Amino acid sequence: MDSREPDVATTDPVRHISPGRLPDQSDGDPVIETRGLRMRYGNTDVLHGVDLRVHRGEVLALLGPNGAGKTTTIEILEGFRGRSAGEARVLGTDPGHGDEAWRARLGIVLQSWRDHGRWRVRELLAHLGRYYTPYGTPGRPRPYDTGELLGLVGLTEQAETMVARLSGGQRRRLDVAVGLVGRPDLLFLDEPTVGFDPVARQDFHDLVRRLSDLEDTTILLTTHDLDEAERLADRIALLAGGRIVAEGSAAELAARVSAKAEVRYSKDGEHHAVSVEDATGYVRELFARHGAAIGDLEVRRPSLAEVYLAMVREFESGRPATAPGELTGVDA
Ligand SMILES: Nc1ncnc2c1ncn2[C@@H]1O[C@H](COP(=O)(O)OP(=O)(O)OP(=O)(O)O)[C@@H](O)[C@H]1O
Repeated sequence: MDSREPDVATTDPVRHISPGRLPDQSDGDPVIETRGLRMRYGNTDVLHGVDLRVHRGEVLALLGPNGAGKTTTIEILEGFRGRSAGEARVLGTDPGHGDEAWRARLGIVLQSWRDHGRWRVRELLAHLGRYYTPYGTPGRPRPYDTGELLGLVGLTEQAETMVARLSGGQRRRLDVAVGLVGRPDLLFLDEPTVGFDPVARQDFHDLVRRLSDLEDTTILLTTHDLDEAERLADRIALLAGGRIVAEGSAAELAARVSAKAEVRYSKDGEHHAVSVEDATGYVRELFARHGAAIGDLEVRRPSLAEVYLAMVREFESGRPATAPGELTGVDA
């Protein structure tokens, strides 16, 4: 028996997990689970104990400042990098010991790659796809049909183009196609939309939502584009100082930083802004008192960018975050 296996009481329907040990996967278990994940490069500790859980079909955005250890975490989970300590399970397997069948269930979009320049787009995807054929199942045929995949990533018109002749954004779409070709159960996207124009970015966001909603693909993505994280992620985890310092939906994180919303309006030609906890009640009262005299109404909650900055500052200063940009109330 693997020395990493957990202690499980076989007669007990409730699985007992000893601290720092993770169970094998069964339905409903997280697709990714880490406990106390640590990474040291030389004398420098980069990850100090990362605890992470990602469930099937979920999109998790891993955010954090440059050098926080996002890529390191992803590389450990992909099985590309050995961890210094801690436990990790990815699709029920320790990523340090994943075999070919396990690897075939992962899709990986790296920050960049620079080979395959002489291949034509369709030819490259068909070639890479053949590696996945033995790992298809009736419920999840592998690989993707090349034509369908080209359509999904918006490269149909470039199907016969040599990779070296693609534009930067088209190349990034091809990176995504390479990550998807094996119809992965779990997709890692490391800063996937760098270099995308706004239309490509929107198409990509639609694709990620479709993969998650229709194909039940679990997606772990890193990005510095907070708007992207807010749109795509079911859950956001903030990595700072080698640990996950905050986790939740964008709304939950916003509420943690500030329970207040900002209400802006004009009355008698004057502009007002007030920070309130119950925006709906405040607006109701405002109209009850002033009716048609109220104009230009806007209710604004902190954006993820504001929340992120407040949380990173909180972490750096060691003090709790206060409401970002909180305004002094202006009474109606
Ligand atoms: N192979 C390596 N050897 C030594 N140090 C490394 C190695 N790879 C990464 N590091 C260091 O580990 C830290 C975390 O790097 P990592 O690339 O994981 O951060 P990141 O959060 O992905 O950053 P970014 O947002 O800039 O992509 C950095 O300080 C980096 O210099």
